[in-house]
Amino acid sequence: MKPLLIGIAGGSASGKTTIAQCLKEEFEQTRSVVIIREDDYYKDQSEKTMAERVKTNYDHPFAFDHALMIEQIDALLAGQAIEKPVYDFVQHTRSTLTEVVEPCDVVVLEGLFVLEEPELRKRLNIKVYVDTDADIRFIRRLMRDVEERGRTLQSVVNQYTETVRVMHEQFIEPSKRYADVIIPEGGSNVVAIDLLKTKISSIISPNML
Ligand SMILES: Nc1ncnc2c1ncn2[C@@H]1O[C@H](COP(=O)(O)OP(=O)(O)O)[C@@H](O)[C@H]1O
Ligand SMILES: Nc1ccn([C@@H]2O[C@H](COP(=O)(O)O)[C@@H](O)[C@H]2O)c(=O)n1
Repeated sequence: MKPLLIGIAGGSASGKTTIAQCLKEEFEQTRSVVIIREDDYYKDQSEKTMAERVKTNYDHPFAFDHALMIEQIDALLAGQAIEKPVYDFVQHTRSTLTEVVEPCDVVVLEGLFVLEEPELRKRLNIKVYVDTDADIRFIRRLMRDVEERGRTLQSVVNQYTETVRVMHEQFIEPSKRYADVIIPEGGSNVVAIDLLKTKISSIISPNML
């Protein structure tokens, strides 16, 4: 049977990773769910200096290697393992590491453009948009980027006002219209996450429902 492909889009720090992780953990014992993060397909910038890397607009679709992402998703859908890139947010480029991902019953794609990019969208069986207010997203991003992504408070504020906010309005927010399911507030929406878990259960063990 072809794997079920679930796409989770939404603004930066809306809760996409948190929801995808919740789904994966629920089915950990059966290893039925694998997560593919669009962030891992940011273009390699190892040839650029750090000063040049910092200037990249990371919220524009051109920042991503969507061709490689689509090629690897098609491989997973065809039942083949992939060796995917791993992104290093501190260095603003691909890590030297890669990760082997085995095919699974359910593939969860999460990232800014998974509903906006037509070639990704048309492959999705279930399209989810995580709809979290901008002020909450900004606060979450500020805390996360300082703690985990090696950023300063001032750099997060500058990036948010110069690119993140405007690109969100241009590309991400309009992609909500493609969603089958809209989840307000992200990871704290237990009811919505339970509905997705039930759907996944019905796919991987249809006789148990
Ligand atoms: N419901 C929530 N309440 C509080 N913090 C949250 C919630 N959901 C996510 N976070 C935190 O916000 C940050 C961004 O969440 P994440 O799931 O990584 O968002 P995204 O993948 O959309 O960028 C993380 O540090 C995460 O722990
Ligand atoms: N070198 C980079 C690459 C990306 N970003 C930001 O990450 C955001 C996307 O990831 P989320 O987990 O927040 O969805 C995106 O908004 C980019 O601005 C970065 O800061 N540095």
